[in-house]
Amino acid sequence: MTGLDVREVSKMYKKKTALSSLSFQANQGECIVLCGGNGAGKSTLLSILAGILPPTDGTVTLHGVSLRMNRKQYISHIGYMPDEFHAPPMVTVWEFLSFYASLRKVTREQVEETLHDIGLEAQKMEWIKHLSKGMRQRLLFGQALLGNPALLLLDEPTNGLDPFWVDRFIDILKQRKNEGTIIIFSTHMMDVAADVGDVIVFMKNGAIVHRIETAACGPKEQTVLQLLALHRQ
Ligand SMILES: Nc1ncnc2c1ncn2[C@@H]1O[C@H](COP(=O)(O)OP(=O)(O)OP(=O)(O)O)[C@@H](O)[C@H]1O
Repeated sequence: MTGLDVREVSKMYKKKTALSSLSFQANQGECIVLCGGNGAGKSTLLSILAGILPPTDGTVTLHGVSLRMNRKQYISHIGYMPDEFHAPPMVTVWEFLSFYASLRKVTREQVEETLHDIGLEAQKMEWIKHLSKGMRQRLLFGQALLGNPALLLLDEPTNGLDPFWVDRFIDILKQRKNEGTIIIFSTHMMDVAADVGDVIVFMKNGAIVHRIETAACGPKEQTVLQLLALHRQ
């Protein structure tokens, strides 16, 4: 059953076309990775799917719920990790997660579990401004995971993560896939894309120019080579 249905979505910023009539579907438990050079349209697409940016045209539905017709219900099923951190700095890790937990009716136990998953238990009472860049990324990731959303949208989630946390990130995404979560994330790390992605879409000038099914690619190294070749085109 198709969980996410994106149909002919376009986005214009004044006269500039950022996305042009983009369509794709994702099933439950499927991970789609967005690749492509700077300015290809990845963040724009993720912001639209998160319900933050209105599309100029097109429709998005998640498990039959329309983003346009029923935005509130639609976004209640979304976990979104933006590419920039906008949290006020004089807020602790615990306060930050608790705020999102209250919006999503997540229990204190689940917040504790998330803190464990992102390895920030020791920093629980730290101000966000005292965290390293990688720790702030992990906190943003944890915020998106809260409440087991049906659709996880992550904008360059591995930026600033050390190799240990890149591996942990991959493990957590694989676990969420097994639980049926639809995952869409952007990355410039081709090995991460090849490791977690079921489908890798390669974007250029706001359009999908290639679609790779990793299961049909053979070993992961082959997928990585294919993606690197696309970047050079
Ligand atoms: N607020 C905005 N106003 C005008 N143009 C914008 C705006 N945001 C993005 N754009 C343009 O839309 C296009 C797509 O940008 P987007 O940020 O979605 O690309 P991206 O693939 O995420 O890039 P990157 O890999 O650098 O993060 C670019 O040409 C960009 O200049």
